[in-house]
Amino acid sequence: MKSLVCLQPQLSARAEALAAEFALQLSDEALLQQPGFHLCLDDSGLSLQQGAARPGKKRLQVQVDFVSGAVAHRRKFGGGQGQDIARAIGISAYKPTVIDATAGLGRDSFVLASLGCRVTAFERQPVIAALFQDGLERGLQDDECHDIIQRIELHHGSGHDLLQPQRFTADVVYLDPMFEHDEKARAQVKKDMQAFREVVGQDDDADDLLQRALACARCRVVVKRARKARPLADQPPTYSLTGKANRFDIYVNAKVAAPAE
Ligand SMILES: C[S@@+](CC[C@H](N)C(=O)[O-])C[C@H]1O[C@@H](n2cnc3c(N)ncnc32)[C@H](O)[C@@H]1O
Repeated sequence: MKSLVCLQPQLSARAEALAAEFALQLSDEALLQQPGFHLCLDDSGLSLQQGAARPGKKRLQVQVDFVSGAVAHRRKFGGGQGQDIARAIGISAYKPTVIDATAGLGRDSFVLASLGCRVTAFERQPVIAALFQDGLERGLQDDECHDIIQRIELHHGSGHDLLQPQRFTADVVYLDPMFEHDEKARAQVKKDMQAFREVVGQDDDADDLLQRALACARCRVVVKRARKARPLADQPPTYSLTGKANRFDIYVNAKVAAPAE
């Protein structure tokens, strides 16, 4: 699924630019009669929409919204530096630089940037990267989000290629590959997550990221896992932080602190 439907003719130049940047194929509205999820552009931005929706039924839409979505709520009420992800990354008065090598729709990147970290984000799936990029561009127009979003730099590409110390290093490399999901778990996830899963599939090659991440991280690699999942690459972490839903496995290279002058 790499098609983009432009729903408003006045946005055709923007649609062409997105198609060129993320190697998407421009399609006409007839595509929306087909089942599955399709990328659509209208004046609210870019979204993933469910095709072949029943008449009178609202189409399911997935859009990146840093300004008023769930992630915006989390920015205001999410617990700041006390939340597990912040403790796992090692955020304190010193704000580590982070490579988010499996960025998805950028929720974790945004949380880390809102806590003061500079984030270099990699996303390889073109539809997901386009949604993230579009959310960043809309968020930049918002006064409250502007400075946070300026701390995020998105690269469309694979961590397997980009995680090379000659190209990118940071204090922390963060990995959050798709959890290995079974059919029972699939039935329990929210509809927007189902759409995301349908587009992304499983990240079966995630084990290969760990050594690459360790080579690019000055201080640590943090891996988000399902609570009871095996550690990535079956490599035991230095320690873990286990929360209600997830676990953060931390592989320590060095203490997180400002580099010596
Ligand atoms: C579980 S999601 C990440 C969710 C993300 N942490 C967030 O907060 O929105 C996993 C994402 O990692 C991406 N991914 C997996 N392996 C990757 C790789 N080697 N390079 C870049 N992206 C990758 C997938 O395409 C998917 O979008």
